[in-house]
Amino acid sequence: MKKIVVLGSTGSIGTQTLDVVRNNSDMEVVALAAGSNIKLLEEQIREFRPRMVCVFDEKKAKELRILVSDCDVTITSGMEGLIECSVTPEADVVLTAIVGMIGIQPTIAAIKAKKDIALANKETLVTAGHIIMPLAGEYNVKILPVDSEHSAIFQALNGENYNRISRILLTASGGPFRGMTTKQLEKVGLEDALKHPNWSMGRKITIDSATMVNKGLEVIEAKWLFGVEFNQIEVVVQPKSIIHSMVEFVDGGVIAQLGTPDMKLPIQYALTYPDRRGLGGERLDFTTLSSISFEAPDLDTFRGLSLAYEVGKMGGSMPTVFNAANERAVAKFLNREISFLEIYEIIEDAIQWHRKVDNPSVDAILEIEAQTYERIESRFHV
Ligand SMILES: NC(=O)C1=CN([C@@H]2O[C@H](COP(=O)(O)OP(=O)(O)OC[C@H]3O[C@@H](n4cnc5c(N)ncnc54)[C@H](OP(=O)(O)O)[C@@H]3O)[C@@H](O)[C@H]2O)C=CC1
Ligand SMILES: CC(=O)[C@@H](O)[C@H](O)COP(=O)(O)O
Ligand SMILES: [Mn+2]
Repeated sequence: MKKIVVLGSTGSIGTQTLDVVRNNSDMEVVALAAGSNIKLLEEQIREFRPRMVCVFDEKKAKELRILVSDCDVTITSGMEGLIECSVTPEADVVLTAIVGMIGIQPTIAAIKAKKDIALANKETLVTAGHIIMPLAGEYNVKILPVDSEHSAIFQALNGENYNRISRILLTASGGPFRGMTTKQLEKVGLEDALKHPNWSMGRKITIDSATMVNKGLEVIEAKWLFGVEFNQIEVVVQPKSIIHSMVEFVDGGVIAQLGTPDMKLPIQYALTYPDRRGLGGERLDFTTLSSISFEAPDLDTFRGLSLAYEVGKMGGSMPTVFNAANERAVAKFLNREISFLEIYEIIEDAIQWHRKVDNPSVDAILEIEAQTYERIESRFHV
């Protein structure tokens, strides 16, 4: 029996993970965590019978305790609760599908408790990759990618020597605004940005795809997961999201992973690795697929990607500032407080303002996150 903790169980990746568990009788959920959606958590508790559940919001946790008082489950809250779920003694693997760098501390706790990590929460690796990757090596735990591109790269590298990678070709859809100019982007609204051409995902990552910050975060994520340099990671726009990414090896051979845009495959692969299992859903039909097209990303218009390369190469605390500024800016855009292009302005201002700290500790990362938020708020309260 594979015993699983799902952090972010009420979200897009979390609910699809529970679908995978439903279809695999040898998988069992031992703990769940979410932010505040206690209605869905109650349903999940009654169906999956976890022994521990964390609701980050303390008030909602109290309400949930009453709702499920007839169930044999402990309800925790806050960061302490998240960490308690992550180290559940019987768990084999923690699937991290929380959104944002709030996932850092539970992921570190899980690694120290010798749990494998099925990692969807890319913000954790972007901000703390220099801590997480060596720690995983020290505790001999696997970091199994769930992000579709990184799962594709991981699949392409199966059985290969990572030292023989020439380039990683990270594919991007280009988002809903592909082909637009900066002038045209002045007029786009929240509803436009939430229409991803291929994937149905949570709101934050959907906006990140539209700015191409998502691809920038993924470049940094790939650097940590596969131990390559930034000049070995090339982003290629492939608008239909059929090729999920490719690896070019030193001999010029290229291995790609293809499939319909469905996150259940990377989720299930991370949970069954190194095995593969049957999975329902649509299959690619190469007889009707007339073409797969490619283009270069527009780095001047979609500055989220160029800024990520910049902060990634600078290293230290710079990716933390980039990520924290983006998290706050996207929250403001989702709240209709700023325009689409202001997301880039906020990130650029934070990067210019920050003085880089080398090799930041977890405490330093969290402190820099808070300082970045203060800097952003100061722009709005003059
Ligand atoms: N969706 C996708 O297809 C993909 C997502 N990812 C990555 O996976 C992660 C999750 O994305 P996605 O599922 O789309 O996001 P969603 O917004 O759909 O879900 C986020 C989940 O995190 C929970 N959450 C938010 N804040 C907290 C908190 N403070 N404590 C505990 N739980 C919290 C939410 O709970 P609640 O519902 O109660 O607010 C929800 O369960 C992100 O890092 C994203 O970049 C990567 C590749 C693909
Ligand atoms: C499903 C997934 O992994 C997302 O990260 C998706 O790839 C977003 O697509 P783009 O950022 O390429 O638009
Ligand atoms: Mn992705």
